[in-house]
Amino acid sequence: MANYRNKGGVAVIELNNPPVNALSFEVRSGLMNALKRAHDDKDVKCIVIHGKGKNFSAGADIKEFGGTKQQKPWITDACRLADESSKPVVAAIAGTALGGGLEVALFCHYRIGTPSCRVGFPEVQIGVLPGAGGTQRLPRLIGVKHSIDMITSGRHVMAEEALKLGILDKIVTDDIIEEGIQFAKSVVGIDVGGRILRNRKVEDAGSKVFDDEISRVKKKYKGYIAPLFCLKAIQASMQLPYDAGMEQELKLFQQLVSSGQAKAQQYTFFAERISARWQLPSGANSQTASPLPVKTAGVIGAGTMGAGIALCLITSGIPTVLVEQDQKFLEKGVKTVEGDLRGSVALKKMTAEQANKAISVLKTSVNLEDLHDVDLVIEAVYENLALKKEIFAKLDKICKSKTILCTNTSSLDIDTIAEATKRRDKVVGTHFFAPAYIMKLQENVYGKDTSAETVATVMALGKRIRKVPVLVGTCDSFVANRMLHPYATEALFLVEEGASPYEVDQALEDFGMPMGMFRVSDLSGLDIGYKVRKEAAKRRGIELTSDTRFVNGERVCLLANVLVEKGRLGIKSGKGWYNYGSPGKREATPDPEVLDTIEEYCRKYDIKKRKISSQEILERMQLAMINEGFKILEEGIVSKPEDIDIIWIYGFGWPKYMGGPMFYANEMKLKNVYRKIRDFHQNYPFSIHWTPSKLLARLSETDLPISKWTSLINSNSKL
Ligand SMILES: CCCCCCC/C=C/C(=O)SCCNC(=O)CCNC(=O)[C@H](O)C(C)(C)COP(=O)(O)OP(=O)(O)OC[C@H]1O[C@@H](n2cnc3c(N)ncnc32)[C@H](O)[C@@H]1OP(=O)(O)O
Repeated sequence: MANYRNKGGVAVIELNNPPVNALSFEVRSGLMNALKRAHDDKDVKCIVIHGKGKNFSAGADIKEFGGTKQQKPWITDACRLADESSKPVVAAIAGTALGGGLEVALFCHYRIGTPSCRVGFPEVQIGVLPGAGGTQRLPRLIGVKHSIDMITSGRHVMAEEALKLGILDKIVTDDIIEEGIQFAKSVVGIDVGGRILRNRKVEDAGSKVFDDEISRVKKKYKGYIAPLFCLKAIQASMQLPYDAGMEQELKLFQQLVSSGQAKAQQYTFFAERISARWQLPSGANSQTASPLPVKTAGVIGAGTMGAGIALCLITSGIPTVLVEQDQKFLEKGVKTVEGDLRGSVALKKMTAEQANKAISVLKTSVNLEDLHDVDLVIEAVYENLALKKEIFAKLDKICKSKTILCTNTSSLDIDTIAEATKRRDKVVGTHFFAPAYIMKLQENVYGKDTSAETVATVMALGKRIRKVPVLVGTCDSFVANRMLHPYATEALFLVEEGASPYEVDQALEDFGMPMGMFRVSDLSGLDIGYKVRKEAAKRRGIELTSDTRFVNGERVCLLANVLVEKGRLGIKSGKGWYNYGSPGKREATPDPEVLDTIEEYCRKYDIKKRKISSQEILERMQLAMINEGFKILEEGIVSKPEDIDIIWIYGFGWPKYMGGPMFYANEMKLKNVYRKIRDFHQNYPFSIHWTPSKLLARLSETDLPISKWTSLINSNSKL
């Protein structure tokens, strides 16, 4: 709703829908009534609109987009009276004025803001466009070029920049409502005509600007349709009179809002927030547990992962000690950190001053004893259980009793590592993804004794270092890599059966994955997978050779081992599944030698090849991984499907416009997913990953949407 009061001739209208004053039906109706009242009240000389609490408004209520039609009054109906008012209307902005919130402000004649306020049009990130005049009014205020930047990126613009652009008229430092009232009084009597945006003309930026922008946007936001629709709407502001432009904007908005992409992107917005609310089997949760302060940290291992993690910590202002056993490796790690900082400065992602500040809080050491006083340590050494246990036993003796000990293991058992210490409650997994400085996911893994306080601390740390932390339970390879396993295995089987690695990658990239499976393997290094496979087999008492095709009755494909044995280690050696010309180069070209190797392999084992469609490639890789996702849910390794989707979006770049694999399964309808998995199970009986999940079987009998799966899991533990 919206509150109204008359303060000495100033109508003060408060948007009231905490915590972010989303413009729900009640708020829009309240705002419209309040503006009418202010218009009719002869005592009122000017009007101030502000938000209750910390924010002006986060825009339209996204939950209302799920329905068929947005109920009237729309934002434009509510605000028309502000536009047409002869009494000056001032938007007094604190916190955020985003989307529809900024559109309300653009209907006002003046905008003032606090120094920390932010404005923006983030609609594009939830698959729509500013549909309440934003694409028509912003170009009339700040011009076409800046409007394209703001609307197609969705970025938040801070107060200082908003002032420079002309979105804000003034930055004020005292109480925002009082300042709003004073500002409004000061402009009473000044004709508002020149302030009404609908009356202004948009400068003709020419059509070439839009042609160039279409190419840029297609490249930068590959696969997303909303940025292209934003461009069309902005172009309409230039080509059409105001009212016709508004009609065009609404038409484009309505096409987008009913698209599958908008549905998926809005699901992702809420999934991220649902996933942040964690719960342990004990019942302790994000509401009840408090994090310990992390004032200083340590990282053990200055290899690619360790250096990347240290970089995340220092760029977030956390003084960090980076420890390596060998001075030479340590120096190499520091060079990596410095190089990445220089790269960020060159790309204008940070200033040279920020980079210097980050490096000034990095200390280095070759002595574990130097971690005696830090609040949290992240171990990032080679994936070897014995080595990790040895390090944790030492840390337990060296570090303060309150220090939290984290391991960056991607697969090893947290409980076994914790057993090496006398503080099992303070041992936890913090699994980062390569490159650690870039990839947003932080897969936090609790063991059976990990305390809620420890979990709260690593979840809070994740947010602080600008990651997306997701909590999962311990199991072999956790969630991300456990699901990746059947996905990657199917890719290899598809290659054995006749698809080329390049066809597999093309199908995945056309779907929207940033990179195909084989390009990712080359980037990570084929030798890494080789060693991990050998280690894992050794732990199970199995000897793997490149001739191994079945292990304990289960089909395996070790084609990648054949490539490693030929010296093809991936990008680092200049060739892997692809040819890169020389070591370290990124441009991947299909390599006939790889195709010959596959031919030879298939001849050796008498494997008949056939033509495989891109649809089959996608179905087999994705459904194998989705089936594993249901097993993970069934075992309680994660408590909700949203966790899995966020892991795939931020860990592996699953496109947000497809909403994550579990959402994708939901959209396919579970009965279809289950039927296909059962068919694959029949056709490929030697792959355990095709054994259908019991949870999936049960859910497929219901017609429950993804938002209701968790309630079924919780209400029915006997699956
Ligand atoms: C045919 C009719 C035409 C209609 C045209 C309409 C045109 C306008 C379109 C829009 O305005 S679309 C919305 C654009 N705005 C956004 O995308 C902003 C989304 N929100 C955020 O980015 C952040 O929430 C924030 C505002 C920066 C605040 O971040 P903070 O970290 O402080 O809090 P959160 O945990 O994110 O949010 C708190 C709480 O509020 C819920 N929420 C936030 N924004 C909205 C929203 N716009 N609609 C509905 N709900 C919203 C969020 O989910 C959290 O809820 P809980 O998780 O606590 O339940």
